[in-house]
Amino acid sequence: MSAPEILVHPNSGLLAAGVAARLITRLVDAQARRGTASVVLTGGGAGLAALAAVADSPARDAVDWGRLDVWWGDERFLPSGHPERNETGAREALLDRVPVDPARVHVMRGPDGPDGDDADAAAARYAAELAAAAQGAPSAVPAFDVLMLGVGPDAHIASLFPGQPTLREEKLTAVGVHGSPKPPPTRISLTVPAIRAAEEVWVIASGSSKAEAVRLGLADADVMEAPVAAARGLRSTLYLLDRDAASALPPGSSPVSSG
Ligand SMILES: O=C1O[C@H](COP(=O)(O)O)[C@@H](O)[C@H](O)[C@H]1O
Repeated sequence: MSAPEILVHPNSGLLAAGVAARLITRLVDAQARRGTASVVLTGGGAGLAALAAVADSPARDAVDWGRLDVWWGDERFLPSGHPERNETGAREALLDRVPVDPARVHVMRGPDGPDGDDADAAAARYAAELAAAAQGAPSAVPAFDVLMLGVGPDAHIASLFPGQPTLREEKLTAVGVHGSPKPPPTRISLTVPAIRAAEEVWVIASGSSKAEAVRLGLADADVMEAPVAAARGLRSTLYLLDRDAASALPPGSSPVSSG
């Protein structure tokens, strides 16, 4: 697992622009090397702002959007088109504005999907889709080029919340989440092993309400108390922050500042 690197941007707008530029570059590099690329999206304010910044960037046309696989780290278990679904936010911010291949946009289905209101079955369906794309990889998930994560003030990532048993899941790659402390109570989430199978994991945080969660993640806190501490990529782990989110870094941190 990689040790986190910390990049601090002057404000939330420049954080979004910086993440967008980095994402475009990463996807273009992957496509140049392999012909294809994959990204795992997050919900939340900073993640969606970054997607909107990608859509607004003239450099977005450097990405071959038809050769990109899009996945999600978590989804709120709500019907398609619901404004609170992470999918809806990502479509509005980016996916409806670029020529993605609909067959390569891998959504976590909601209660209007084939499994009805059985979130565990919908999660199992997603795990099967991941396994099919993994082409025999032992992790049973594809080697995602970039996996983006927001973080909550309570230090949750994806839909893995402090104290919940889903954090201890070692075999499954996607799980149903029940009793989420943040609405809606039912969700689907990638698990820690699935997250940690990504080449690069990016924790994106903006605002002072996230500073303590960022501190815990970087201080290697107990994952049951601070799920963000589990966010590590195989090759690289980036904490992409604005100044407010970086206002309580642990002693000894070596942030790189832009702007
Ligand atoms: O519920 C969720 O929250 C987090 C963070 O959201 P934010 O608005 O506090 O930035 C997000 O990462 C996650 O994907 C989402 O489902």
